[in-house]
Amino acid sequence: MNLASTIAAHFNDHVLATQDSAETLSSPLVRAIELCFGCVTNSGKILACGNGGSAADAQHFIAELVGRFERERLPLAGIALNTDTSILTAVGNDYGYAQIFSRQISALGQPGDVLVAISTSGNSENVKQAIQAAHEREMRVIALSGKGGGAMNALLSADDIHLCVPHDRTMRIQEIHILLLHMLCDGIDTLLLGDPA
Ligand SMILES: O=C(CO)[C@@H](O)[C@H](O)[C@H](O)[C@H](O)COP(=O)(O)O
Ligand SMILES: [Zn+2]
Repeated sequence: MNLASTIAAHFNDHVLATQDSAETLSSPLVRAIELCFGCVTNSGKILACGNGGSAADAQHFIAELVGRFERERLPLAGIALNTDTSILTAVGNDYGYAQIFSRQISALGQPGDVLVAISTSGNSENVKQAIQAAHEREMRVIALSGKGGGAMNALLSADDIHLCVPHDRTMRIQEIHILLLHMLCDGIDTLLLGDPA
């Protein structure tokens, strides 16, 4: 066992994953920032969902919209769909785990709202059904995935934005996802407030 070499390999792989993501995801990330900015400045709201670590990412992102990111600004409208344990247990129990997000989107989603759908595999059934429910509500989708995008590829429309991290390892994909979400917050703030001083 050599912990030092394992740690060195993690740092190195993280840097490579970041470099590869910068090449493939910078352009779609600009479009995602513009989509979110247009949404929240036209009375829309951003809904976000994911499982496990991606649930944490979804609520982390939404907290920075409703609260603030780095600079003082007005609160922005967003809801994390993985946070209300009464809804999650009721819908999970009565309708099934696959519907825990889609049911909330059917209840809350309006045309012009945006869904941020997070799944490292692109294959989580509840996230897939969330994308379908968002389309039924005339919402556009920003999908964060990895591992080639999985089943999400077939579900996303030409109007959606797919940020698929070019990596196969869940932990690495999640590390890039939180970087992307922070850059989304930073980009929205830049469009709202101008470049930072
Ligand atoms: O955070 C981790 C692994 O780093 C786990 O909790 C992970 O998020 C869970 O296994 C999820 O259920 C994976 O779902 P997905 O990313 O494939 O949609
Ligand atoms: Zn994790």
